[in-house]
Amino acid sequence: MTEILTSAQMRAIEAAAIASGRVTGLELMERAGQGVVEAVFAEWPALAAAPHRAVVLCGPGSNGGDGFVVARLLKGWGWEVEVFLYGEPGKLPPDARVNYERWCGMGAVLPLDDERFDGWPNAASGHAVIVDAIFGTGLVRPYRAHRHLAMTLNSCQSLSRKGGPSPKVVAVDLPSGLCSNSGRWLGDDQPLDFAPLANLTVSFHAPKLGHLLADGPVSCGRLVVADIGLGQRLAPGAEARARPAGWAFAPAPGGRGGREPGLPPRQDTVEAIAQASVAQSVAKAAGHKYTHGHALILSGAVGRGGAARLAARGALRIGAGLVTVACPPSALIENAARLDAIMLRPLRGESEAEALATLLEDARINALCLGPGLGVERARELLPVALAAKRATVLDADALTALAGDPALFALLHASCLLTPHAGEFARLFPDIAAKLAAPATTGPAYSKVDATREAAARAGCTVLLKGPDTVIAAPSGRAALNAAVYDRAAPWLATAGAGDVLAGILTGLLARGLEPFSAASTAAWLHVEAARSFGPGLIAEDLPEQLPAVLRNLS
Ligand SMILES: NC(=O)C1=CN([C@@H]2O[C@H](COP(=O)(O)OP(=O)(O)OC[C@H]3O[C@@H](n4cnc5c(N)ncnc54)[C@H](O)[C@@H]3O)[C@@H](O)[C@H]2O)[C@@H](O)CC1
Ligand SMILES: Nc1ncnc2c1ncn2[C@@H]1O[C@H](COP(=O)(O)OP(=O)(O)O)[C@@H](O)[C@H]1O
Ligand SMILES: [K+]
Repeated sequence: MTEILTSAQMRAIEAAAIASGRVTGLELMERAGQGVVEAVFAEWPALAAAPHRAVVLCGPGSNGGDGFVVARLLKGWGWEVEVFLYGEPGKLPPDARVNYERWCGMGAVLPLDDERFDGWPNAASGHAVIVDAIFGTGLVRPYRAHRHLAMTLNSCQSLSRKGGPSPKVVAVDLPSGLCSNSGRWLGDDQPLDFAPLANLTVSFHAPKLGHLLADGPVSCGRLVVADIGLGQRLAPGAEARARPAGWAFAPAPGGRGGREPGLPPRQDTVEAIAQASVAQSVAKAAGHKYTHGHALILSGAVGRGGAARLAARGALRIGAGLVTVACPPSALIENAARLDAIMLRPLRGESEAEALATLLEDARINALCLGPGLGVERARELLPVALAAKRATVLDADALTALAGDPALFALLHASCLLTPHAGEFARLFPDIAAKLAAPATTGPAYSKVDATREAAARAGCTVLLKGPDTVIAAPSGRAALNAAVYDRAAPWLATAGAGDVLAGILTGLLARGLEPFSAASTAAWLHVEAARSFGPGLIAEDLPEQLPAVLRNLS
């Protein structure tokens, strides 16, 4: 399990390491600069083969200090380096100041002002690399030169896209202006139109939330996390293969395990979901089918049963001992024609709600799924019975819409529920929270998808999984996890109709097998993306459950 850090956590870890006497701030800055240069050479080996030209843009804080180190090291490789400073040398923090002065012994530092940017794409075209070391994790508000920088860097990139000279933009820690906690651009502008996008971002010690959330991935280009000797970020037992693909980690540092002093308590940490923990969750011990739980999926009316059947297939493939689809009597034949290993129960009686109550007298049914294809009206009718049964319960799609319009229903949610909204459903359920997340980010650290999901989980009193390429899972306790399908782990073909229904099914299957909601959500989100990646482009929702065995085989 990797922990993904906020800027405050990173500062606390750095401060604790320095206070312990293990390392100085200056050493950390030197390693950060070395990490950037090594990452550049690893990314573009031709740049290591012969000296080139670079521009290094330094800012007023330690990010700028890293930039001065990069400039010095590149100069040491024989490069021709131009250095600009956004800010006043006299106000640089001490370590950055030392590196500024070291650089001043080797070359000039020009002021980086707005005029300087005019006509820059041409001036920069002879450069192999532009290093963006203006702001990192310390950004607290939009900065004045942001738009100029964005236009400059992005026109360099469009030059390269047109086959012209291609300076590579390398962001130190973060593209300047990106909020390290939320992955959002600080400012009122339409963010990505005025974002200084990078080809490569080199961060330090551990990924920050902003690299993985929202606009982070598209802004960072590729992400490399360099080791600067602050200690191991992987929990004991999670070996190298637990590193999520797509995050290029530097070789593991010396001391393994343990929580560094200064690391905040669990409810402030965000975990990246890792293969090792998933493997543990899905391993099946000996037993008979009832040992592995009985999942009940409520299906829609005639012609609307596909979503529930997809969910049922997901639940079965992930190892629930038994899976039953309960449907209106009129939909029995349709479902019978499509289901074999999955059992079928018509909801016959005075009302479907009563029939469901009778069915739930069977205590072996230990997990429910309501929502996919259910219809909002039927969801409203069935939810009170389903929630009163206090089983582990996945609420998706139409069940979420039903909940959104009805505070009395919302009040019935209990700790064994799991809400799985996409962004639209989330906005219906938690309009005020969604509005906070949608408001322009004007101060850093900005309100993030993690903050929003945590707030929603606390209000609902149950686990919430907020979908997307950056799926966030939060429990009412504040515990949070992030399943990022970004960088080399991107699976855009997962955005296909019915994919969410399969996810709901996988979740229900894992709940039936006894996982508590947070673990079920973390495990299911990871498996869902792995199944999509394992299948590849062309994926349709039906393929997802069928791909699970291949994913599970690779875990063992
Ligand atoms: N924390 C750590 O362990 C390490 C940090 N390092 C570097 O240090 C960086 C963080 O350094 P800092 O905390 O100095 O932060 P930054 O270098 O990101 O800059 C923050 C400085 O700019 C000011 N500022 C913030 N927003 C501004 C705005 N809109 N306009 C003008 N000034 C603004 C702040 O008050 C602060 O003085 C990291 O991103 C990383 O590059 C590395 O040296 C490696 C170790
Ligand atoms: N670009 C993307 N990359 C990775 N996963 C995605 C992407 N877009 C959507 N997903 C995932 O696909 C699923 C879609 O679910 P949902 O929106 O409920 O669709 P549906 O209702 O059609 O099944 C979610 O699990 C979501 O996280
Ligand atoms: K930067």
